[in-house]
Amino acid sequence: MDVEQGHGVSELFKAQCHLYKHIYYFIESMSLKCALQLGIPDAIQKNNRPITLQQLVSALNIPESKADFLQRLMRILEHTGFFDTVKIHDNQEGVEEGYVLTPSSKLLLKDSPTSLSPAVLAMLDPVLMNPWFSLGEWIQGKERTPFETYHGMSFGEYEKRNLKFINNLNEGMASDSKLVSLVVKEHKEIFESVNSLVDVGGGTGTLARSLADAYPHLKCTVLDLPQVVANLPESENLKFAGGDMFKSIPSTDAIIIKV
Ligand SMILES: C[S@@+](CC[C@H](N)C(=O)[O-])C[C@H]1O[C@@H](n2cnc3c(N)ncnc32)[C@H](O)[C@@H]1O
Repeated sequence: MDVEQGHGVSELFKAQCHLYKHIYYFIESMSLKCALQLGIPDAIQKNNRPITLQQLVSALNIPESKADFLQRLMRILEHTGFFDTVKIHDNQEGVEEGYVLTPSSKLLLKDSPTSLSPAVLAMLDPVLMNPWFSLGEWIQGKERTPFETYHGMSFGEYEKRNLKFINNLNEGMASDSKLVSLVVKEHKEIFESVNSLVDVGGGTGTLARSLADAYPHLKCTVLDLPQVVANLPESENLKFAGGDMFKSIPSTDAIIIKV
């Protein structure tokens, strides 16, 4: 049956679902951020066994009147693979279920050495999210980045003026780099024939430091904005260079750019 412009009903609804899915994608990221702000992964971990909704409500000090909303939040997070539910026991009122962590939410535990929680919070910070609302304006305008269009200044300038932001961002990027370091260290062949490398925009040097430790022959330099690399501890084969990557990059065998 043709509804409009040759589309059948089922095709029309499929297209509508596709469209709506993309309208509401942000709910998944925002729910993830909310889970971290509330400390849900750590509360589940601390419970040592599947945690019921009621237990979660009290562990997080959430008003009873918001219990239903917490349940809805958990449903979204379960759907997106951050938590799972398991049956705890059957009683007269029915089956009681408890929430458990999944491999993805284990990466969000605050004290884990592989925690990516700072990266999630940094990337979903309004300072970085808001420029996305200026994408169209940026494409039509003259600024170099959407960040500049929205904030009225370059990323580097913003970083200079907002120490809290820069610290959170550095912490977030460092948490991500710790994970990458684990992988890179297992593939020694990548760096065997390289004597020097520059990590361009390397932040506070988490990745470069771990490479420098793993490969003593490798001379590592971290190039980042002067305010980011000021006063960071160097070692025999790890140096920091303050500068602008768009102006010059120290000469080297290899370059890493990890965003
Ligand atoms: C997304 S972070 C990535 C940090 C690091 N590579 C990591 O993965 O952990 C981008 C980095 O680029 C740096 N940066 C931004 N503009 C730069 C420029 N013009 N020259 C050098 N570094 C710059 C920022 O200070 C920040 O540390």
